[in-house]
Amino acid sequence: MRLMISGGGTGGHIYPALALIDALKAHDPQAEVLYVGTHRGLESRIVPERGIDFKTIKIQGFKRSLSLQNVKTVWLFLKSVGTARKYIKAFKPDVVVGTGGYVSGAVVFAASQMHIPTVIHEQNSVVGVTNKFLSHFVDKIGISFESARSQFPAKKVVMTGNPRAQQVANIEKTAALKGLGLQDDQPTALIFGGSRGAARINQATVAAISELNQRPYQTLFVTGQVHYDKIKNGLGQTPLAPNVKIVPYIKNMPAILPEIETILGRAGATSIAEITALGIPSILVPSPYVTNDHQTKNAQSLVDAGAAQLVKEADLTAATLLTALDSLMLHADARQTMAKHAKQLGMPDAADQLLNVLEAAINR
Ligand SMILES: CC(=O)N[C@H]1[C@@H](OP(=O)(O)OP(=O)(O)OC[C@H]2O[C@@H](n3ccc(=O)[nH]c3=O)[C@H](O)[C@@H]2O)O[C@H](CO)[C@@H](O)[C@@H]1O
Repeated sequence: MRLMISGGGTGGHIYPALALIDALKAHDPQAEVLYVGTHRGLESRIVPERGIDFKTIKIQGFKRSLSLQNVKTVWLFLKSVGTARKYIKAFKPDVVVGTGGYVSGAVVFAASQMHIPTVIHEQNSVVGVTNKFLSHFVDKIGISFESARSQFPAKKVVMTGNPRAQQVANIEKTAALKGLGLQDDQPTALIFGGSRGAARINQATVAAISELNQRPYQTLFVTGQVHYDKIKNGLGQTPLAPNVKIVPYIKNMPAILPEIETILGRAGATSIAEITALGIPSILVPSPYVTNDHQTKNAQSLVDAGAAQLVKEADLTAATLLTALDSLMLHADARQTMAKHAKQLGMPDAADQLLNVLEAAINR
């Protein structure tokens, strides 16, 4: 298969694309893949590092209010559709897949206009702007939450789950925590605010550090690349005990996750797919800054199933963070129950399901 794939901006759109590529290569080692992203998004760092062919397009998002910037946005969109057409002509894909973010809008739209089979994947319970637009043009749509179905043309939709779930579900423990300077036989909590870090979660964690230093469990605190220096400087003279580790970013999250007992983090859709695929107890702090408050809806679907706790960002302080973490990290039985409920929601064959959808689009 010749797969052209595009998804950009944040990890939540990029990692599902990479997981789909992994699954495709496992089934078809001869498969050829071209990834199209922007030069500014996280993808420009992550994708080439994996040895995947990567090309870029210049694009920007729409402002919600009327503005001159929007004229520039439309102009850039039309120009980027032109660039995408050139890439498509040269690469000759059998199928073009979009996993969200503005860049995938231009690439998948161009492919549909050229009558190439097209598929989009939606990770969220509330459909993103780009996928909503593309849904009118594509052949098939893979979704990860049932609640997304009614927001798309019904005939095109297939419940696949999020391909990243399959990638994390199939990794053996490798003592990866040891590689980060932690013990591999201690219960460990992972704190991170999505792929880019979250200021409020970082603040609360910093304020809780001296308590975390004394807990009978380990804490791995991932700040997000752009926040790291500020946090390190802010901590000043506060000592870090050996059971607390602070890092800017985790490159190989699938290796770390099987060694984690509890996650405290955002409720991004791809994080949730990982949490449920592995059955990891979690405390979710939905970002209030996303479209239609979709992270709260993502999180609520787990809470309703007894698979997670929800703490509103406005209520997150050092004290509430510690109470929530302790309620799971100091109580193995509570963790076990939550883990069981989380795993029941998991879709560990999601990448294969999405590959079937690609085949169906090719054979339309
Ligand atoms: C602020 C924002 O717009 N957030 C959106 C974005 O979140 P965001 O990009 O944060 O996406 P998710 O939480 O869904 O996924 C984050 C991904 O990054 C990985 N990771 C994270 C930290 C790290 O150090 N290393 C690492 O590999 C996680 O394992 C996961 O695979 O896309 C999601 C999926 O469309 C949406 O649901 C979120 O609402």
